[in-house]
Order: sequence, then C-alpha cells, then structure tokens
Amino acid sequence: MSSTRGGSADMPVLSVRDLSVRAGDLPLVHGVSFDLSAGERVGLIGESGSGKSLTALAVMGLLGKGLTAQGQVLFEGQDLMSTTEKRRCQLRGNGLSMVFQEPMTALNPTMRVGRQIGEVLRVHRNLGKRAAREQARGLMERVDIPDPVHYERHYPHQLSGGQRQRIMLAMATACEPSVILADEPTTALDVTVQSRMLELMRKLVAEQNSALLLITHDLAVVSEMSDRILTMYGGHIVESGSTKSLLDHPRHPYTSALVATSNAVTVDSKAPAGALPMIEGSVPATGQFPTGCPFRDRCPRADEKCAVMPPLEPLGDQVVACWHPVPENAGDPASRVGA
Ligand SMILES: Nc1ncnc2c1ncn2[C@@H]1O[C@H](COP(=O)(O)OP(=O)(O)OP(=O)(O)O)[C@@H](O)[C@H]1O
Repeated sequence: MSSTRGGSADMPVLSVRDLSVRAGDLPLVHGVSFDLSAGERVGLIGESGSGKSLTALAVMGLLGKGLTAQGQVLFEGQDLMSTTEKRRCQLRGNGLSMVFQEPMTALNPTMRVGRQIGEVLRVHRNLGKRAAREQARGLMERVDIPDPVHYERHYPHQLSGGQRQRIMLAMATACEPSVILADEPTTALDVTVQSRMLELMRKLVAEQNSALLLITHDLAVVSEMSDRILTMYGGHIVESGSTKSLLDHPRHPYTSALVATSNAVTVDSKAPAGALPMIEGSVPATGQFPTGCPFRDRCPRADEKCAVMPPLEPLGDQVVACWHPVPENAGDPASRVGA
C-alpha cells in the first residue's frame, strides 16, 4: 500500500490541535495537540484519570452526555469538529475506528457476531448480504477465529474475552481505516492472549498502513508497539518523543516514575538535567489538583505550557512541583528555568 495514504506523504492523517474537553465548567483535557502519520504507531501513556480515553473519544466524536470538546481534529485535512454528525458517522468504522478495552460494551449483545462484522461492510462498502457474510468470514479468519461458519452464529456473550476482542478488531479493521484508536485493547486479556492480540494488531496496522494511537498503562506494551510516545498528566500532554529517547531519558516525573517501576526498560541515570522539576514549593490544600502554574510570582514561564506534579502524600499544604517541557535534546543545565 502506498505511503501517501490519506493525502500527501508529509501531511499527517490525523492532526489534533488544541483539543480540550470539559464537563460543564470543569476542564478535563487541556489543549492537547498531536499528529499521527500514515503507518505510524504512537503510544499514549499516563496515569489513571489523566485524560487519555477522553482524548480518544473526543477525536472519534463519541464523548458522553454532559461532556463538550473544543479545538480541531483534522482528519486528512478535514476538521471533524466543524463537520456534521452525518459525516462523522460515515467516517467512524471507515476512515477512523476505535477498539475499546471491554468489547462487551461496544458489541451489540443482541446481534450474532458474523452479522455485526458484515454490517460494517454493508454500511460503509455498500455490500449485499451474501458478499458481506463472505467477507466477514475472511475477516474472522484473519483475526485467528477458526471455523468462522461456526462462530459467526454466536452472540458476543457466547465467546471468550479474547474472541470478542478479535471480533472487535475484525470490525475496526474491516474497512482499512487510516486511523485506529485502541484504548487499553489487551488489558482485560490474559498474558498469552494479550501478546497474540498485539501481534495481530501490529500486523493488520502494517498491512493497511493505518496510523495507530495505542492507549495503555503498560510500558512493556508501549515499548514494543510504538514508534513514538505521548505522556499525559492532569489532562495535558506533558512529554513526547521517540520511544527510545523517551524511555531512555524520561523528562517528566510521571514518565520517570513509570520507567523506574517497569521491567521493560532500564533508566539511564544520566538523564538530561532539564528533566528535573523546575520549581518546588507548597500551596494551600484545596483538595483539587491545581490546573495552572501555582508559582505565577516566581515562574518565568507561568503559561499554558507549565505542568504541575501533585504530591505523593499530601500533608497539610499541598507540595507541588512546577515543571516545564524541555526541548527534545536539552541536556544543558542552562536550559533549566528557575532551578
Ligand atoms: N462523563 C464525565 N463527567 C465528568 N468527569 C469525567 C467524565 N468522564 C471522565 N471524567 C473524568 O475525566 C478525567 C479523565 O478521564 P479519562 O477516562 O480520560 O482518564 P484515563 O486517562 O483514560 O484513565 P484510565 O487510564 O483510568 O482509563 C477523570 O478525572 C475522570 O474522572
């Protein structure tokens, strides 16, 4: 398949610009920006509640009731945020698709799985019933479901977790989408099934030259699956870089902590000096995670690029550190601000 899929060779297939998500007045995701190129696999890591799923759901236009998104989601140059719901429906499962952690919530419990895969092809490829059924069988075989003639008649609850996840992968890849968002696709599976699923996902994404955004907590998974990593913290993307550079030289304290507790990678003790928190201090405990820089009087950057690190054990006042993203190759202590 051509590497110019989705437009010109140097244009990203997905370009997210300043994407924010709110629940009423409460900001949950703050001005997130990133690009995905055709065939690129990007890992999105971050602690629980950092905004990874909301980011993916906002890209898909699938945010739940009460949540609103702002910003731009450019898919092959078209801004999905300002397009119609009809157009978004046409693209979901076709141009962009999503694989969820728990397929039971995404699959229709009342429809046989063979028909569910066939429906994707009928809707987006305009296939007749018989052709859709034939292709669905091929797709089931492609995701390691043997004897599709037997299994196509099963309902989701009659399959194992691994088989359900394979059905969802078959549906997500049926129309060879340019972008696949996978939210913890293997977390609910046991280890052996997990590694085969990841292998399948990598193979299909490569065959279709799709861009993959893989959300996971698992550093071993992300280091094996991703060319590049984005780290989210408190609703911000606080760090990004190639998988190797980010894991060898993590700059944000969250990434460092994750790397330090993982067996997947070893931490290079010569991490750049710019990786250290810039300003530390305490602010009155409000029970809320501070959303802006708490050191406006001292912080020379005090802007939207500041990121804050919460305390591990808050005692009385909240101890926080303000941290500034540093350029990819910053190793020069002079680049430290306010240290
Ligand atoms: N419908 C909602 N209304 C209000 N707050 C929400 C809603 N959905 C999610 N949140 C909050 O938004 C924040 C980000 O949630 P999100 O699900 O994106 O986190 P996550 O990084 O994917 O976490 P996990 O790894 O545990 O899935 C969390 O604090 C969560 O409680």
